[in-house]
Amino acid sequence: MSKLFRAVIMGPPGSGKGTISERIAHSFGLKHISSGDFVRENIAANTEAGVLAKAYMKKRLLVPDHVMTRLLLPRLEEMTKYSWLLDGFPRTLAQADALNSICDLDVVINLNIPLETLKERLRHRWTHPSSGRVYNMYFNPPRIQGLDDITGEPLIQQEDDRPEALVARLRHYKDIAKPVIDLYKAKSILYTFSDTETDRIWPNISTLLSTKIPIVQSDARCASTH
Ligand SMILES: Nc1nc2c(ncn2[C@@H]2O[C@H](COP(=O)(O)OP(=O)(O)O)[C@@H](O)[C@H]2O)c(=O)[nH]1
Ligand SMILES: Nc1ccn([C@@H]2O[C@H](COP(=O)(O)OP(=O)(O)O)[C@@H](O)[C@H]2O)c(=O)n1
Repeated sequence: MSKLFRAVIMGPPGSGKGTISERIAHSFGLKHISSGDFVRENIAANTEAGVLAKAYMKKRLLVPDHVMTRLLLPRLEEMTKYSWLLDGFPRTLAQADALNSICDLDVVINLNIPLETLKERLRHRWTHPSSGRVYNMYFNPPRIQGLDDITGEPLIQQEDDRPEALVARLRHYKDIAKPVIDLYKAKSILYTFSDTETDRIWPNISTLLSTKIPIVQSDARCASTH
């Protein structure tokens, strides 16, 4: 049986988690689970947890831990046969503890990007709401301005990415991420990458994963639902 790999990518909004996750999924064949996209899908589908999450997102608050874990853990438990990369979860220590109770992580990628860079990127981030695809008007612009490359549907600027919401969001991220980062550092699975450019970070992440993925030993380290 092939070896399974469990990775988390963390970093503040705008740090490039989605962009780098796509490259990792493409190059290493991991399933990419974006917690933000998953929350948005649940909101769109009006699931019980989606309805709860919506109220918080509307107020620009983080979705509470019990709602996030209720959403994400069953999703992960469906994925016991796959290697995966989890993006945007855990965000808090309680979420990290919940994740720890169902699986052992192999690698945590931590993106450490200067505040000014984050602000600049998010000001120019445009999203295709139904797929979660993101563009940046300078870094990776859509082929036709304002329209998604694949579907041709309109792009939007997410409420959260507007400059007024940003600084508080970024500050809040730092406070709650610190104990999560410390936890993974103590477990010796944390790899931090600091730069202003994704294209300079990517070769280092790619090298790290090429050394890690082949040597994972176990078959299925996440608890199974059956
Ligand atoms: N200028 C620039 N923009 C980038 C770079 N890497 C990612 N982006 C853009 O920055 C925004 C945030 O990236 P994203 O992957 O959505 O970050 P996330 O919020 O951590 O998932 C998006 O619009 C990306 O297209 C980079 O190296 N330079
Ligand atoms: N672990 C998580 C992940 C997402 N979320 C919510 O989902 C939103 C979108 O998540 P995201 O990962 O796409 O966006 P960023 O905040 O990273 O840009 C967040 O701003 C939070 O409101 C959360 O509360 N807790």
